[in-house]
Amino acid sequence: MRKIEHIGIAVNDLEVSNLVFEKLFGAPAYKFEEVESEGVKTSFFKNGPNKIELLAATHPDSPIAKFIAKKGEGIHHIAFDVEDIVSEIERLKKEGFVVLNEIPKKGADNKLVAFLHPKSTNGVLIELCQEIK
Ligand SMILES: C[C@@H](C(=O)O)C(=O)SCCNC(=O)CCNC(=O)[C@H](O)C(C)(C)COP(=O)(O)OP(=O)(O)OC[C@H]1O[C@@H](n2cnc3c(N)ncnc32)[C@H](O)[C@@H]1OP(=O)(O)O
Ligand SMILES: [Co+2]
Repeated sequence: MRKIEHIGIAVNDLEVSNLVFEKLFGAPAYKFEEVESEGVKTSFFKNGPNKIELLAATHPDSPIAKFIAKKGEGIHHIAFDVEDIVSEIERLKKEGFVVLNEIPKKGADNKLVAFLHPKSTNGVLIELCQEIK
């Protein structure tokens, strides 16, 4: 695992939160993307070298809808940049982490992604991200 790739924040209404984060960073989102397989609409903000992903649910079964129903809006996951997601999944499985999808799937922003169950990571949902070259 290299650096933090992004921090994901679950929001109720993407348009409303886009305005909040636009004010916070003094610049609008640079990218919008719907990821149908995850049931999310996303927007991305840059803050210096860091990246924030806002996520809103597109249907009631979306992980974001479930998260907000239980915990309310807030930080949903931390994503780490990895060089080789397949070998990183293997390594983390051997270390006893619960990998939610052993086959990497297509995420937003041209990435292959995999998630670790928060029950195996002290309550923090971790996303692994490998850039698709
Ligand atoms: C597009 C993309 C990208 O960046 O490219 C994305 O980020 S997509 C981001 C959206 N996609 C994902 O999140 C995909 C991976 N997530 C999942 O598969 C799911 O959301 C799970 C993490 C397995 C949770 O699902 P669900 O709540 O149905 O399962 P579960 O019954 O096993 O949940 C067990 C416990 O996990 C807690 N829990 C749920 N979501 C959590 C989260 N984000 N952070 C910390 N804890 C969390 C629940 O409150 C519950 O705690 P208690 O038992 O203590 O009550
Ligand atoms: Co993410």
